[in-house]
Amino acid sequence: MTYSLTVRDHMMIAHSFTGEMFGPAQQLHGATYVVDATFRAEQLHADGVVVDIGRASDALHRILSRLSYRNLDDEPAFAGVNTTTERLCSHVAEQLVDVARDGGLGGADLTAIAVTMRESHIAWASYEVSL
Ligand SMILES: Nc1nc2c(c(=O)[nH]1)N=C([C@H](O)[C@H](O)COP(=O)(O)OP(=O)(O)OP(=O)(O)O)CN2
Repeated sequence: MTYSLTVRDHMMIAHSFTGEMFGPAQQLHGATYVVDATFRAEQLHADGVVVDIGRASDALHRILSRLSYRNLDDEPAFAGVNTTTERLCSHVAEQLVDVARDGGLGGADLTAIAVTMRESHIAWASYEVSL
């Protein structure tokens, strides 16, 4: 049995992709992602939660605010790689894992953190880290 708690935020970025598999996205373009962060636990914390929604929301917002309104082509963290939806998911998920391991989320013993990003109403990607 696994509980999960999901919080949602969004971010706006600019980027371009390298590679012949991409079409117009090889040009600089903007994207607005709807971002879901899901926290999983097998047992609830004594207070009855997986994580506090406020803490989870704040952590996700802080991470996204470091990317939002940026041209990701200029960000050293992504030098030489395409900032695909999949890669952005792993980037955000790994930072949430760091927050969780530093005790910044409180709550129950988490078993996993997953991040899903919707780049449009027809396409999304996810990345999940087991803890
Ligand atoms: N696996 C992924 N594939 C693609 C991603 C992604 O993040 N992960 N992103 C894009 C683009 O950002 C956008 O969605 C579409 O760009 P486009 O240039 O149209 O890319 P296509 O591959 O669809 O190329 P077409 O020539 O337009 O068919 C694309 N893929």
